[in-house]
Amino acid sequence: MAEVAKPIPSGGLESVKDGSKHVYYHSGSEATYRKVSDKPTGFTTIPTVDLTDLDGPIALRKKIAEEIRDACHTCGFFYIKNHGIPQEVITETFELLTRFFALDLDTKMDAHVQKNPAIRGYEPMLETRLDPRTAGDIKEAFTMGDCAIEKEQDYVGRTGKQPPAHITQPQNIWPEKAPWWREGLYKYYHHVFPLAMKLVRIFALSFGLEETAFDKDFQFPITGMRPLYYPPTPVSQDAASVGLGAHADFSWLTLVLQEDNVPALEVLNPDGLWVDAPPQPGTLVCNVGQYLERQTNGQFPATVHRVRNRTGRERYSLPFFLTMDPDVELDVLECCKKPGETPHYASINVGDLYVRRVLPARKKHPTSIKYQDVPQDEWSYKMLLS
Ligand SMILES: O=C(O)CCC(=O)C(=O)O
Ligand SMILES: [Fe+2]
Repeated sequence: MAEVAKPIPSGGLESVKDGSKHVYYHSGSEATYRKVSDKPTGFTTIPTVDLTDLDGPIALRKKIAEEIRDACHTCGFFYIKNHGIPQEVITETFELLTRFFALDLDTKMDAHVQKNPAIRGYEPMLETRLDPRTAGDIKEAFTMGDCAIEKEQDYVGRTGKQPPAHITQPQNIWPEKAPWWREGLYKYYHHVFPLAMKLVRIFALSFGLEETAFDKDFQFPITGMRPLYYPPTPVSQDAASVGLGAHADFSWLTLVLQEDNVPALEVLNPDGLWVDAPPQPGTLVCNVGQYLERQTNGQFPATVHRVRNRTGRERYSLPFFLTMDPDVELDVLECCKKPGETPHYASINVGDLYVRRVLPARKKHPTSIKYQDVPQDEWSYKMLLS
């Protein structure tokens, strides 16, 4: 069940701190370091979970839940196979991504992220810089996500009510000259979203709860889908150049579709060593995000990862980020606390925490500029909605 992966050197992105080697990464909005251990004991491979019985009898679903729990405990990452997304949809999706990123810059910039208050849209090369010691992330991206007024998301059908007034602003932005982009992305969205929601129920089972225990927190959840394009970065180039700097995901759960044959994703183990997470045909990669880490009192780590494309080939990937409803108050699960233990994380509003992570990473965005004089503890989710 384990996949072949070996710890690899940090590739020039480690720092010396207090006389020993540390790996740098971005977690929350602060720089964080992890000591590189000289006696490694952490995971060196990423496990695979078979979802064949995802819709099967409860006993088999509980078995999947156990495997996922083990993977989340030890690694925070796992591959899923037999996930049910048809291969032709995956093939078409990568054709779509290739066609979109090959468009001329003006067509893509029509949907520039700076034009959208919710910080969605197109990000050209080097727009983000997750690791400040690099020149910027060597990738292009496009973000779309939950939007109550886009017909494809069927707010009324899913929730049984009309959207409240505060979420009736457009939250996505689409390039005018490429209508096929929205259409194509929604095709994949309609497969990956239900899959992620089935996994929410499996996670409830993994905590020994009723499988519907989390349903109330995922009525119309925050979602993000983020097609990515990483050009090859020459191996000879500065070792510190990255496609995406080291980070932990700001989601509850992430599902990443990677194109076959272009390995570039690397996962940081507890010893400060990078473990390859290459594409495995027929799989998606799932990883724990910071909301799930909080909810489990840290028992499921939001494992740090980065992307370096040294293959000489172009790389496309498609993460799908699932978080809860923005109005949920998130607490540590009772079952993840030892008797008498104080939780490591305070109760927090899901949407407010989201803004506190998204805005500091985009200081030049008009929404950040608009609220720059408001103290962070007064930031709220509605700042993204106007
Ligand atoms: O491109 C990938 O494989 C991973 C992307 C990623 O980690 C992210 O967007 O958070
Ligand atoms: Fe990530």
